[in-house]
Amino acid sequence: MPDFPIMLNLRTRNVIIIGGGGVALRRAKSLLEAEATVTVVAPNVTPELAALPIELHQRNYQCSDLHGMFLVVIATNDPKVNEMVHQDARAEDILVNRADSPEQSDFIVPAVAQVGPVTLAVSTSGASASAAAQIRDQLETHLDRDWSPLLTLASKYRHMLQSTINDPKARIKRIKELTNADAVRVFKEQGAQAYQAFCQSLMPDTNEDDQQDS
Ligand SMILES: C[C@@]1(CC(=O)O)c2cc3[nH]c(cc4nc(cc5[nH]c(cc(n2)[C@H]1CCC(=O)O)[C@@](C)(CC(=O)O)[C@@H]5CCC(=O)O)C(CC(=O)O)=C4CCC(=O)O)c(CCC(=O)O)c3CC(=O)O
Ligand SMILES: NC(=O)C1=CN([C@@H]2O[C@H](COP(=O)(O)OP(=O)(O)OC[C@H]3O[C@@H](n4cnc5c(N)ncnc54)[C@H](O)[C@@H]3O)[C@@H](O)[C@H]2O)C=CC1
Repeated sequence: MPDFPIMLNLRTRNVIIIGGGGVALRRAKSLLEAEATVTVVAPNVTPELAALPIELHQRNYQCSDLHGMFLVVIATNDPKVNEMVHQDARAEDILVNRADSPEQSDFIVPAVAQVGPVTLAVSTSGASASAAAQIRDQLETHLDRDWSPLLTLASKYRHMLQSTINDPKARIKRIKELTNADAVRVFKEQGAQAYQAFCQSLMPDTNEDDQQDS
């Protein structure tokens, strides 16, 4: 059965990482990028991790560490500790990511590439982490670089259409035109300015048909 892929908004959420090695460092960096409030608990912590803007408890895990947490990353090198933290987290209904066990995790951390507003995320369902990274690299290499600047512009016009065309059918038809094959062709062949003019021509006030649309 496949997992359910989601993009989690962790801004202002409390998350805790149990463990302070290489895996914990990777998780801390990406959690901080997502603007989560990050606590780390581990007796030994890499200097690079200790230097990050985290709340650090340099000691062994204790059950009370989980109070008030939305999510826990379990990344110690001791399977027994990992299991204990997991049981505690279950009892408190906290979302769990276990670095040593994709089968038991509530969610898997995929291999990620961020290209402007586009996120590529690849999971092999735990079959091979290094293969996930390879597939991510392949996809990133083939991603059309025009999407990033095009989407940054399109998003603005999409919001304008959302606030000006009331009829859902007409609105969605027009929104799709912002990023369809013709729109992409304008961006590619004539550049960002021509694309903006194209988007502008889809706005209700510059298009007479929209009297019926809205
Ligand atoms: C379940 C998961 C963890 C989770 O969900 O938290 C998991 C689990 C495990 N990884 C292991 C090993 C390695 N992991 C990496 C690297 C990465 N691992 C990542 C994700 C995930 N790894 C999740 C599944 C993703 C999926 O579904 O495909 C990446 C993509 C993202 C990230 O971690 O940041 C990141 C690439 C970063 C990048 O390049 O961007 C390397 C390569 C390296 O280190 O160079 C190796 C060694 C080579 C190999 O084994 O492939 C082991 C065995 C440990 C052992 O044998 O001792 C386990 C445990 C197990 O599989 O049982
Ligand atoms: N998801 C992934 O990409 C990978 C996952 N793994 C798995 O993740 C585990 C962690 O990997 P690394 O970060 O490389 O390990 P590491 O050996 O660098 O770090 C282990 C950390 O666990 C801490 N720790 C040990 N006992 C603890 C306790 N009672 N309470 C709190 N912290 C404790 C140690 O102080 C240390 O900071 C590995 O054992 C392996 O099972 C390993 C490689 C890649």
